Amino acid sequence: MSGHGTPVPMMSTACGPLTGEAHVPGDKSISHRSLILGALSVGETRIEGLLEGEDVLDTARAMRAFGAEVIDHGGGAWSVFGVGVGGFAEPDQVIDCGNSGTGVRLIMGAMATSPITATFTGDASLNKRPMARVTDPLALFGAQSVGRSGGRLPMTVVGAADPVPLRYVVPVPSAQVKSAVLLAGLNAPGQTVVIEREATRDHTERMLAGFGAEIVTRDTDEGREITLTGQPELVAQHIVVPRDPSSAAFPVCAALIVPGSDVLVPNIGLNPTRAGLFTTLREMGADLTYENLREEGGEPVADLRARFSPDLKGIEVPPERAASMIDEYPVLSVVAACATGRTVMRGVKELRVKESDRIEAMATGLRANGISVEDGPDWWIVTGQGHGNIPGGATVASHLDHRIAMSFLVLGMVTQSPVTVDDASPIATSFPVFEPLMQALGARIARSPA
Ligand SMILES: O=C(O)C1=C[C@@H](OP(=O)(O)O)[C@@H](O)[C@H](O)C1
Ligand SMILES: C=C(OP(=O)(O)O)C(=O)O
Repeated sequence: MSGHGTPVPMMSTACGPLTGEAHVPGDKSISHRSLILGALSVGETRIEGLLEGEDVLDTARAMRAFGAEVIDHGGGAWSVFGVGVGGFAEPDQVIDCGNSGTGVRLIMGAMATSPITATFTGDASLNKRPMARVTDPLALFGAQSVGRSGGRLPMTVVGAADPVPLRYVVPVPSAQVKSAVLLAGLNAPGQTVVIEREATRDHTERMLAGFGAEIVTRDTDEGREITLTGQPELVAQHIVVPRDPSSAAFPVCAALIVPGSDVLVPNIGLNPTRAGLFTTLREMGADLTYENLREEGGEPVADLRARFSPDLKGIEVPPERAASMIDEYPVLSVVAACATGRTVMRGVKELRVKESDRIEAMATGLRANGISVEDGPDWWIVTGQGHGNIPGGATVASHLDHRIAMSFLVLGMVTQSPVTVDDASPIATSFPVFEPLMQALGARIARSPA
């Protein structure tokens, strides 16, 4: 929901070895899509393992506002009784997507080709983020929108009464933009074609196929071309949400840098469009293994085992890998700080338009804790200090960004003096059990007086 309560300062103090199993919650991207596609299908979609973080709960509320029946059975089990493609009702209230870029952008796409009007808002972070990247292609379908200057929320979208399909080359590497166009294409007649120059997470495509849409992906000279045939009848599904690799990143990276650690993170989805961090860590010399590698629901899944890795080396992260690890750069920069040599991260301009400007937020906080960082518009370089050499001791700002908060709490596990995050409450958007889960492994994180 829009606006956060009282800030929750949190302190992380150097700890002994992290050990045990870390059962991280369900995948956030897949959780949003399960609710939205469930709402656009006919029949009862049963979802198990839904991430019950604030971002996803806001999407659940939004789907109710558009007319779907959404039932929480408890323990991550949910049902969605959908209204079918083109069946969204006009909400009689403002849709508050809280902190969630994925939520607002996908929902805008899903309603933009129906003859209804909806107004969207979010928290102070979301209301600063660019929406024109979504409303521009939605306008080509015939939808109109008016928001604050710079294409910011709050924003009203008037759906197209007579949508036309399109062929659209996504100008930025963004799964949210691609997904918004595909979801809008669902209620347009004929074929909607989306081309992405860089492959981004493909959960929307996989799930649309699973719900019975006709969708074909092929590689072309222009990039990945996705063709969706409009106005299908989507059929309700039973979805088991895999656990989130972006959340797994935190216990994995913590285990790699805290001496003596050995942590198992079971059942992590390793879809290649999401697993770039783990490849990068292994290239840096991380003792990170995939155990029990298997296929589940058409996706590779493994139990990740991460052990303390004393000889981490800085590397140049290939820019073409950026999309597959875009949310993991903040915590990678913490591992980079503990390595020897420089870790060079290029082609990451998108980091500047997330919940915060993540390059700026991390660079400022890392410098305050004694780590050297250089940065430019679409790159940054962290110079590793080696194990045990990071002073720490600073209080950093999380800027309403869950990944910034969690990354600095991981940093504090290895610094000479504790690291404090001014507000850890945003962690509840994606990883509500972060604090008890990390404490159970042995981390010393605690709410601290403001
Ligand atoms: O489609 C999705 O579920 C997401 C796409 C990415 O955003 P962009 O599409 O802005 O790159 C990612 O950063 C976000 O956490 C989730
Ligand atoms: C960028 C993120 O999410 P969103 O864009 O959905 O707010 C994230 O979870 O790191």
